[in-house]
Amino acid sequence: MSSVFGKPRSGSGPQSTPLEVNLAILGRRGAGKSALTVKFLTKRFISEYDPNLEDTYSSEETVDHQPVHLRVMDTADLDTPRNCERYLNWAHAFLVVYSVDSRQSFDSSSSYLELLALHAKETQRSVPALLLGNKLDMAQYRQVTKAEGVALAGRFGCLFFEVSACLDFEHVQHVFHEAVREARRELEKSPLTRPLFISEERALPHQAPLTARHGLASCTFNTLSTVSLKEMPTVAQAKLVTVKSSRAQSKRKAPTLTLLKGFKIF
Ligand SMILES: Nc1nc2c(ncn2[C@@H]2O[C@H](COP(=O)(O)OP(=O)(O)OP(=O)(O)O)[C@@H](O)[C@H]2O)c(=O)[nH]1
Repeated sequence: MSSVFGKPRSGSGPQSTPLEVNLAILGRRGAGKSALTVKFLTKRFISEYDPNLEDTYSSEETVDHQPVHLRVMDTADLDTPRNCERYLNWAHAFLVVYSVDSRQSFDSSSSYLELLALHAKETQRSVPALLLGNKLDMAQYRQVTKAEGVALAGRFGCLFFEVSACLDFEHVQHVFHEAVREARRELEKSPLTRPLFISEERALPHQAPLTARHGLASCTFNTLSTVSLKEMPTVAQAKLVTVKSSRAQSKRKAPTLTLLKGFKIF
């Protein structure tokens, strides 16, 4: 007998299939979604990204001594949620990110949490969310207090952390692993629930328009019972790319430089 995620389970040896967890990172432009994703995947802080790039990365993790195949979708929604179904019906957990030095990003994170709550109500499918106040290193320019973050998270029943993509890796890793734990708890409750892909978009009589009141006017979603469903297509394999670059070599004195597709490393 071996232990799977803290629970004794028979018949699962070292070759047991890793748990698959899809994690979507949501938040206003500039909140630090890409920086946190890159920090988690590479232990490095990279200061510039293509803001319009949205991609999904995969990483083999060990959480509580158990293997997890983690996919991370670093979303790029611009200023308000758009075409949300691509992540609403895919993710097992969400990281909703704001920046502690931006009131606007905090307000957006509230809209995202409302969106998730509405979706959970519509679909009767509870997906955990964690609220992250990023850029803790910029605390001297705070526009959002920690108490406000705690209160917002409390309103939506989610975990709350303040982090920084440019400070210690362990803290960022801890937050991502907490998201895996939350997802795992939900999956254990309803193991048959799998992320679904909505193959067809059409107007439905009871389609839930997310109103401008919530700042979500551009985002609608369909209830799962009324559209034809397919399994989510396989996400592209790991996007970690190893490149040889003479400039990188001379700058970093390393034979190779590992970087994430789409991210710029200077
Ligand atoms: N000081 C500080 N800067 C950060 C931190 N995280 C991100 N940044 C900076 O904030 C800016 C925006 O970060 P991104 O990671 O691109 O933010 P994003 O949420 O992915 O934004 P989009 O790509 O536009 O959707 C960049 O200049 C980052 O270098 C942090 O923890 N501390």
